[in-house]
Amino acid sequence: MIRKAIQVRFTFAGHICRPAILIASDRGFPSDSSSLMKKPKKLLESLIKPFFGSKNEGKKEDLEAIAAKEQKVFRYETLVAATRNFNPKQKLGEGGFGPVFKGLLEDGREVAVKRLGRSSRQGSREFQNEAMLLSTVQHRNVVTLHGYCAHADEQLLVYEYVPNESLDKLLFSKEGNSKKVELEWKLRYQVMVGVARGLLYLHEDAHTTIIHRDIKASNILLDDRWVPKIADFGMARLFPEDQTHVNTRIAGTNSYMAPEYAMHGFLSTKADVFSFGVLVLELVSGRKNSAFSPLPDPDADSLLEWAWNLHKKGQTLELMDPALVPTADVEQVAMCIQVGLLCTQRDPKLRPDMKRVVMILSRKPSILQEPTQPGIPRTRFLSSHGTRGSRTGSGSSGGASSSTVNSASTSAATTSTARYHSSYQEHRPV
Ligand SMILES: Nc1ncnc2c1ncn2[C@@H]1O[C@H](COP(=O)(O)OP(=O)(O)OP(=O)(O)O)[C@@H](O)[C@H]1O
Repeated sequence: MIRKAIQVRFTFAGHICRPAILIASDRGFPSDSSSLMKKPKKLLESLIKPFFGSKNEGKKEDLEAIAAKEQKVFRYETLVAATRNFNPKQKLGEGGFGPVFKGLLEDGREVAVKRLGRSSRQGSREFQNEAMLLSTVQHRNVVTLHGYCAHADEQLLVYEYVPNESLDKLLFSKEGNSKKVELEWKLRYQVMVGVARGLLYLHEDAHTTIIHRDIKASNILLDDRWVPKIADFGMARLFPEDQTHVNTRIAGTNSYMAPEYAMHGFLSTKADVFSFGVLVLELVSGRKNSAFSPLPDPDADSLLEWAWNLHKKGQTLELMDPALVPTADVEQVAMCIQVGLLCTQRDPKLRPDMKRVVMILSRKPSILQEPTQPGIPRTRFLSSHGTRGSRTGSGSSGGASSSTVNSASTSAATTSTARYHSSYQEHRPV
């Protein structure tokens, strides 16, 4: 029998608590409703007891205690010991949110500890709620968030450690690098399918819709069997939109960003679909979708434009990374290019959702609909130091003219989000 986990949520003292998971039949409730009612009633009583039961009358167990029971809360000392006092030698790298350290827990688990910047204005309670919610996200293609720690003004996230490098380091490494050669076609295809499944889970199957907002090669980690894991999935939820820190990140030139998001702040799951499409084209071509990566086509400013130009000429296979020639299944490659172009269409309504993408990728190459023009955001940017950059394009295609996304325009974006919402009713804005 197919079984499905159903979360039972309790609202307690204004917080969503998730003390238990019920298992129920996927095909509806059993016909014997009396047995159905008896058991859950007992179960419900035992769950509610800690809050309202006679023994605990008046004693209010708070969120930390519940979370600690679920073993999602890490003591600061535990993380200090695991990372040898955040020893620089343990540092795996540093992202926009702060440094990441490799750690070893007493039980032998290897973890990656992300130390979030101290500038956060987000309340600790809010952070804990979010972190607890996110630590219930579980999928083979999403990095597991084991838990979190809030200590003084520090906020730390504890992830499963993913031993292989991030995809960008393999995919965009210098020619002749043996690791790049290892990324043969089957593997790249496996990465695409895995990322698509992970995204579908975040969009549709997690307890709440999670829009990643930052799908890119450096946020795809590979495990020891090259299974792709989407990382950083919780950042969008953990930092409020008006956070300066996040704005700095949004402001950076992001060649993965859907034009409607980059220009107007309109965010929907289709923004992730767009980024996924860029990632697919990068996997096929072994090239970055960046204005700074030289392309064989002088008329193209970006990988997206090059792919579109080739598509118009019926020559999309020219996009394929020469390193793939010995291993590629050309029919599959052509299909993936088409998927990449469909996902990056300028109009978010025309982009397929991740369910459709997974379906397309899981079956034999077949005839797909014709993609329309891709959306190419011409984004000026603010660097992390707040200086204005100048990545502007000629604006020949894509239909998106230059825009600056900074804290001011982010609040303007909130207004335009409402406008966009009315014209793109089928999307789920956050
Ligand atoms: N769970 C993990 N397991 C192993 N390494 C990790 C893990 N999470 C992050 N890293 C490594 O830590 C480094 C920093 O990661 P982080 O996600 O903070 O930033 P980023 O993705 O490189 O950049 P940005 O913050 O701009 O997205 C990266 O080199 C990444 O490979």
